[in-house]
Parts: sequence; C-alpha cells; structure tokens
Amino acid sequence: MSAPSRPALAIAALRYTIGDRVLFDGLELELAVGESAAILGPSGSGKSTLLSLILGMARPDEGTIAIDGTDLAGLGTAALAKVRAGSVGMVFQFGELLPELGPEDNVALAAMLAGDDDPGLPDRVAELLRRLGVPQSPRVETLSGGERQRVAVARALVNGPRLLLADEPTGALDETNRDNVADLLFALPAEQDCALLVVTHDRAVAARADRVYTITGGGLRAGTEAQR
Ligand SMILES: Nc1ncnc2c1ncn2[C@@H]1O[C@H](COP(=O)(O)OP(=O)(O)OP(=O)(O)O)[C@@H](O)[C@H]1O
Repeated sequence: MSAPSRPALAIAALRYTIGDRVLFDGLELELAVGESAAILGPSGSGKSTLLSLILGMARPDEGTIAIDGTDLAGLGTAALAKVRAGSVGMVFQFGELLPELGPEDNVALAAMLAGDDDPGLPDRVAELLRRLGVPQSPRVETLSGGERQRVAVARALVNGPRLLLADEPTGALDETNRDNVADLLFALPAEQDCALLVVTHDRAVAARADRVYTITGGGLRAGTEAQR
C-alpha cells in the first residue's frame, strides 16, 4: 500500500548531457498527488527530454528520478515497463490514438496491455469516457481534435496512474478546444488522485498549474521567465 506522503514524482540533482551539451545540471522537482506543475521553455530547451527521463526512456548521467517512491535507476526493462504501465499516464500532443478504433477500444487497449483482466473494464471505460465528455463513435478519426484529446486523457487515466504526464497536450488544438482540454486536465489531480506534469509552450495553459517553472540554466526556475 502506498504511503500518502510519498511524492508521485521526485527528481533530485538531475544531470543529463547530450554530446557536449549539458541539458540539465542539478535539476530538482517534487510533485505530490493532488498537485500540478507546468514546465515552460523555448523549443530545444529540453522539455521532451525531461519527460523521456521521467519515463525511463533515457537514463540520467547523475541524480535520481523516483516515481511513487520507486527509484528508476535500479530497474531493468521489464520493471521499468511495469512502473510505466501501472503508475504513469501520458498524453501526447497529437493524441497518438489508433484512428480506426473507437474511443472505448483505444482506452481499453491501454488497460489490457497493462495486464488488466477485470471483467468490469468495459463499464469502467464507458464511465470514464462519459465523465470526460467523449461522444460515442465507431472510429476516433471521426471525432474533433478536442474530443480526440479527451480520449487520449481517458487512455492515460485508465490504469489509475499516480503521475500524469502531458507533452504539449493542447498544441494541436484551436483556442476553444485548448481551453476546454486544459481545464479538464488541470482538474484531474484533485478528481483522480494523481499528480500532473505538463510541458508546454503555452503560458495560458501553464497558468492553470499550481506551480509554473521555466527550464533555464540546466534547471527549473519558478515563474515564466528564462534567466538572462
Ligand atoms: N537523441 C538526440 N541526439 C542529439 N540531440 C538531441 C537528441 N534528443 C534531443 N536532442 C537535442 O536536445 C535538445 C532538447 O530537445 P527536446 O526535444 O527535449 O526539446 P523541447 O524543449 O522539447 O523542444 P520542442 O519544444 O521543440 O519540442 C534539442 O537541442 C535537441 O535537438
């Protein structure tokens, strides 16, 4: 059973280099269940790379990344996959759904791939989609951009993650859909007992988070301005 005080995400003294470029040096971030944070940064500042490190797809040169109390450093491929499937949900900029499947199958597939064989899964999925305001459809490719992102959010939530990550989740949406999806996302930490980390270019989206940071000087600086 998880202790309530255990952070959903704890990054300490993170250093990461690509070639001779030091992307992160001493980066720290801690997020509790129920909290949200947004990370801003210009193109190329390392936002997506930071998410790759949190997902264990890249390994830090130094420092630690722990998800729900589990330090990723000691984990092999199978154990990492288990942490990703069980504790982390991810929303991508373009949804990354399977276009020819309906919303239910897109969401249920993520649960089944994580080993969920609960006979109540179809009902849980239907309820999640209903709560997120996704209309019924035989194929997600017929849904609007905003509706597709809601399906992507449902898929990220179906395994009950402690940590929800979103990479430019509204980057492909018009302003109205951007606002709707952003409102939906930032309501989730309280509703779903998870922490939310969003990386984005969009200050209006970031402003909804409990805490806003900018990647600068290899670390995170509170606020929306990079260090000069
Ligand atoms: N595998 C790689 N090999 C070499 N350089 C890389 C690699 N992955 C990322 N980079 C470089 O690292 C830097 C950070 O990239 P990253 O994609 O994390 O930035 P970003 O802030 O997410 O950018 P954007 O907002 O454009 O998506 C960039 O300069 C990128 O070119």
